[in-house]
Amino acid sequence: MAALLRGLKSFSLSGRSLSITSGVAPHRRYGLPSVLSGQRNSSSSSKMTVDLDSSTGIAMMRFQSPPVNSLTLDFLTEFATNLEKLEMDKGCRGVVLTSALPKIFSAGLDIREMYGKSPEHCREFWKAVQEMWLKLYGSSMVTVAAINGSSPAGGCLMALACDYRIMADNPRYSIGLNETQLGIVAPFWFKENMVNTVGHRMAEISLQLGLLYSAPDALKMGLVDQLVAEEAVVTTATETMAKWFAVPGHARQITKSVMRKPTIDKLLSNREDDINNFVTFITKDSIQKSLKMYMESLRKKKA
Ligand SMILES: CCCCC/C=C/C(=O)SCCNC(=O)CCNC(=O)[C@H](O)C(C)(C)COP(=O)(O)OP(=O)(O)OC[C@H]1O[C@@H](n2cnc3c(N)ncnc32)[C@H](O)[C@@H]1OP(=O)(O)O
Repeated sequence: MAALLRGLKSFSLSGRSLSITSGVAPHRRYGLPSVLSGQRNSSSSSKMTVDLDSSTGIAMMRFQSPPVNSLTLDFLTEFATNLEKLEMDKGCRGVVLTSALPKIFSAGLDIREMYGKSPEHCREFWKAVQEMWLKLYGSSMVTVAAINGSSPAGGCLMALACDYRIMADNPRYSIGLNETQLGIVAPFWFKENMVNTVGHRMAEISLQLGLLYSAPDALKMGLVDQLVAEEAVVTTATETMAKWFAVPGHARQITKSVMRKPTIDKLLSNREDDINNFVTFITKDSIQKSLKMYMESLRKKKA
């Protein structure tokens, strides 16, 4: 939201198009977090790579946090930092989110960050989840999720926060907000993002039952916008981006802001309550027990 508002402010001040094409040399390519140095990031602790092609203005963010790109505190912090840097980079007009791991986009929030942890840790973790979503849903850039694997819960939320979702046409990949299946409850902003995408009735059914949809079913209900062959997911995302860039930037950004502002504002004005609710809920003995059972069921599935 802050990003969208910044964009709107500079638009009204300058009275010019918000087009953020840069005067930088074409084909500039670099990784984060070393955006400013122009060096490709090779840190082994990095959870993702980010490459910005200056000739197109498209940044490619590839999640690479084995085994399942779960959203740990470190992952979320790195994600938010990277997105903020791209947001400030005038050479970047759009971001593609995808996975560098086979068969998985993201397994959602890392359950170990919510199990057996202190209330202080849970606070910090939830703030980072909020931050990830606020930055992504409120981004002034064009954001496309190239979903090349399964994407439950928080992974689905990340995709939902983008402007457009392209998924690999593989019925074995699933996506959805399955929180109730874990005995936990998706907060109101997860719910609203889902409602804003698929409509109230589908969202209610999906959320109450904690449904995960196969890629073809996700397309039918509008949870994703397009299915393509797995090997074409990323190229289709960049082609799609070009179509979105063809629309005057200021008009698209203002429209995005108008569509998303009510949901974003609701979280911004209830942020502290939302954190307190999460901490109270997640540290309950009964909820901790549910999380433990769920983790055991994941392990048993493998055995
Ligand atoms: C008020 C509270 C609101 C909270 C909102 C919560 C949002 C969330 O996002 S909660 C997390 C929900 N996520 C899930 O339900 C996904 C669970 N995982 C899976 O279904 C599968 O792992 C898979 C489909 C994502 C991948 O399947 P597969 O390729 O077969 O891999 P494994 O199941 O063998 O998993 C490998 C490894 O990773 C561990 N793991 C999987 N998901 C998570 C996770 N979300 N957090 C932490 N760890 C996870 C899994 O336990 C395996 O670990 P090891 O047994 O140690 O190898």
